[in-house]
Amino acid sequence: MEVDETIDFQPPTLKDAFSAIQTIQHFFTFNEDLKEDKAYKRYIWKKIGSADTLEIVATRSAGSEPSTPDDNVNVVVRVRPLCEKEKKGGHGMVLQFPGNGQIMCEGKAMGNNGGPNIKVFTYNVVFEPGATQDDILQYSGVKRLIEMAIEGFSCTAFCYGQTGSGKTHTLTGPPGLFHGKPNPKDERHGLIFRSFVYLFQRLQEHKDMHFILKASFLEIYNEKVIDLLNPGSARKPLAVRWSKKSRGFYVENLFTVDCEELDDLLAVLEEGMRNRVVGSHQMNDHSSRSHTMLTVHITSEQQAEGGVFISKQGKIHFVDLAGSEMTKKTMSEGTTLEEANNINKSLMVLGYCIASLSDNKKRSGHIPYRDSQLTKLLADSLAGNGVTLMIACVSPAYSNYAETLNTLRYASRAKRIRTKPIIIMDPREALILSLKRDVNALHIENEHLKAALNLQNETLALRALTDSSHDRTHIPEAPKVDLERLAELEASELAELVKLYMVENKALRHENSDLFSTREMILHDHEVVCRENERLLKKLEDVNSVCVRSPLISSQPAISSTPSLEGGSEIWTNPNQESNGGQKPKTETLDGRLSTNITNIPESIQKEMDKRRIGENILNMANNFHRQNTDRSSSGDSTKNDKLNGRIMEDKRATFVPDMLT
Ligand SMILES: Nc1ncnc2c1ncn2[C@@H]1O[C@H](COP(=O)(O)OP(=O)(O)OP(=O)(O)O)[C@@H](O)[C@H]1O
Repeated sequence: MEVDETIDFQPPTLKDAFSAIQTIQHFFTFNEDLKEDKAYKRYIWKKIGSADTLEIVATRSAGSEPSTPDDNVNVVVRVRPLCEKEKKGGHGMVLQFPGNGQIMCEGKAMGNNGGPNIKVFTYNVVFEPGATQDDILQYSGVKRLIEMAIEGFSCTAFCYGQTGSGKTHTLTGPPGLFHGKPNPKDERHGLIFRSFVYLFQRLQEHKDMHFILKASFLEIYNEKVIDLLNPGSARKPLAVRWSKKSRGFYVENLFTVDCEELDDLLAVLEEGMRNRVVGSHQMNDHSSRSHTMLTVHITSEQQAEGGVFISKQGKIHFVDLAGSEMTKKTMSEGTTLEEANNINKSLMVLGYCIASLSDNKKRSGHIPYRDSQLTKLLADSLAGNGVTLMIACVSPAYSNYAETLNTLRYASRAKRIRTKPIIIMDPREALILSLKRDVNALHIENEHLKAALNLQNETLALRALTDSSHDRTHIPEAPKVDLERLAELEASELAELVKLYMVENKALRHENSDLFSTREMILHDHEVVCRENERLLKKLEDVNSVCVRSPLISSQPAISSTPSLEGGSEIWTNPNQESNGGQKPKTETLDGRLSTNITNIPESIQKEMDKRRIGENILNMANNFHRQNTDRSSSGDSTKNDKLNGRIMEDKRATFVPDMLT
């Protein structure tokens, strides 16, 4: 473990030991990634017990709140070591590290209650002064951010803090690293360099995917956006515009460079670092006078379900903010003062945005993104669909107490911000995929309905309908797409393809709804026929029972099976006749009744004929009865009761006969 010379090295105390043990426990209890990091475990266990170990171990303390899927803005704090100037000036440490991601900030002045003025803050991770550049890559969460960018998310890692607190050191390394050809093996390389190496390692693991990388690098200097890859001699500023399509701000005409290899990305970093504005003041000899934003756009293409190629557009921004300055302390004047004012102004707007976004009540209100170029470009990272890592850089010196406290407060606020990360996909391809899924589902549903209709219906009408539904010539089929070619298709061809899928989709939906209504209609008809059958059977039974009981029915049953037809059953008989006469009743067939099946008269017509015949018989019976009654009354044999009977019979006839004929 490399210990920087500037570290204010203290002999380990009991508190340090306790803190270290807590830290180790915490690592192994909460952080699954670290739990699996065998090399780190080995390192800790190898080191533990030695005199200098506890200090070193305590340089990394994982937060007491392990990050959850809701933590879209992860906040870590990096405390730089006291610099030579501060050590010479006898500046003491204002910060202490109790472990568990906590930082204690103790002011010189007494607190309100007269006791020591101690403030305690908790973050996801606190990097203490001995943390190395590699520690930041391993434990800040930036690796996860890179993986998410590969998956298609929009990610941001930004450094925030006062001037001279170590932001540029954390992101790109110490000054001068990019003068001349940088050595890739240099331990001092910052997070961006290390992230690029890690990014390429991960890309090589995704053998089934194809990636296209592009990079851009800009700076915001005095509220002007300058392209660091193509600044031009005049350093002409670029416009920041609002895109209705992506619902976000973008820089118009920003130069993007295709990066096929790691070296291409590193070249972008070097070029930008050489072109950015650096100045000097009392607190930093190499002070960044602008905010910089290096963006790597990662387009991935992968074969998805249904054979379609899906591309996702992830990106990762590395943002190095210029540090806030107390101009009295930095003794800035002239251009440096103007720069400081612009830096402070934009950081103040960023502060407002962070404060509003972290406040539940203000979050849904107006957020002043438009008040500075910086907040316009960070809007998506802070409140949109991105995942963000904030590295708050602080100085441990007493002389910077106020600024350090301020940064820690900002960092705590930022931790409360919630974003809604989404994967960014090409909308046309997403549409094609969803339409393909729809068409497949509709095809299946369609086949299912057709099968159901075929099973249920044997009538001619249904058969005709089913046959017509088999005729798919009226459904326009979208052409089979050569999947290999999909990525190469022109926008217009893709649009045409989408249109064809939509037409097929619509036709299938239409056919489906036709099939549904046909099925409904058939079910309804079936129900009506069943009900009619039941009604007729009931009527038949009524008639049967009336005929059986009636003394007026002539000797012969109206309907019986003919001896010639085997299996024919008697529909009714007249038991009275049988018992009275003792003779076997003469059987008679109803004309056409039993021959129906022989001559193939349609069943419905046969039924109608039967009904009428039965009705006629009953009408005859009723007329006979009426005649007999009239004869009896005309022969003076009638009584009151007979009259009444007659009336009843008349009534019965009046109601009974027409009903039978319906
Ligand atoms: N963790 C660290 N270890 C060793 N040296 C550091 C560390 N952090 C910062 N420094 C040194 O402190 C000095 C100031 O750091 P740096 O320039 O990164 O600050 P800054 O926050 O980017 O400042 P500004 O906002 O003015 O650009 C540099 O010389 C840098 O090398």
